Amino acid sequence: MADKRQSTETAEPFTERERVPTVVVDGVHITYTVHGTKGGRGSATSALSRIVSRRSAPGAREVHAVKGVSFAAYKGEAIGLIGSNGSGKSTLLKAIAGLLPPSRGQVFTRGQPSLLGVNAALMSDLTGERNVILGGLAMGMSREQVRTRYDDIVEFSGINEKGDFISLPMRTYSSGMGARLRFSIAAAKSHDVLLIDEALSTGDARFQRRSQERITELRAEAGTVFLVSHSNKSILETCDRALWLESGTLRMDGPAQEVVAAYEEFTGKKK
Ligand SMILES: Nc1ncnc2c1ncn2[C@@H]1O[C@H](COP(=O)(O)OP(=O)(O)OP(=O)(O)O)[C@@H](O)[C@H]1O
Repeated sequence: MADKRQSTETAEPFTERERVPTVVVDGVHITYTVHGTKGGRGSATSALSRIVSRRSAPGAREVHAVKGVSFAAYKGEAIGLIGSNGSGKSTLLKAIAGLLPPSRGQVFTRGQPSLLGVNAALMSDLTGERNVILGGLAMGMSREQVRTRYDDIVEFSGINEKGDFISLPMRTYSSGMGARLRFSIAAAKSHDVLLIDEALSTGDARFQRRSQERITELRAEAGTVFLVSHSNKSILETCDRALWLESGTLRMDGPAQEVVAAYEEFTGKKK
């Protein structure tokens, strides 16, 4: 005979969120090698002989940006990455996106992660219109999908609110307008894993509110969202979990409210 607890579970089998891991970061270290930290660049022949003999360049210095970070992220989570300047947040995000190979450890992802940075590569000489199409295709949308979502993307970005800017080259946009268009292109698609670097800190208050709403929708569409931000308010409004990095190590991982509170105590001021 089934006990009470079991029968409750079978009556509502789908109410509890399935814990499907989307990103597993396992003991990841990331080291940058910075060349030319001493003297000039040296001659071409000396560089060639270094390559042949596999010696490193004189003055090459290592920057150990991420030091042994491990965590697992699950479907439906929105995770904030917080920490002081240079603590390794952007580096970790790039590693999850597959853009930087870990020097040690491994990153596993389910599906294709998309990194949405304020520096995402759009072509400044092309019009906003062409960039929407190319950006959509680059994210893996079909031509048909780009065509059907084009108007929504432009409307979401608000680029055309003060005139027909979408038919002008992107180099004529303000940095906020460019960031809004990048966010709108990336947010037009549901992502398995969406990585956002400071995107919410650009754009005006109205656009920030709209992008937060879109992130909430993307979460509902069952992806996982990572958000790097220096705005603790954005983290609290958008994320349910936070990772606090300091000097490349993971100092705390837990509910966003608790982690942000500890970080605020550490920094000694509210942001
Ligand atoms: N391309 C690079 N080459 C060499 N060192 C780098 C490079 N990018 C970042 N670093 C170094 O790696 C460390 C972590 O940088 P990262 O940009 O990941 O920090 P962050 O937490 O995102 O900082 P911020 O909050 O200032 O954006 C820093 O010491 C930085 O100097």
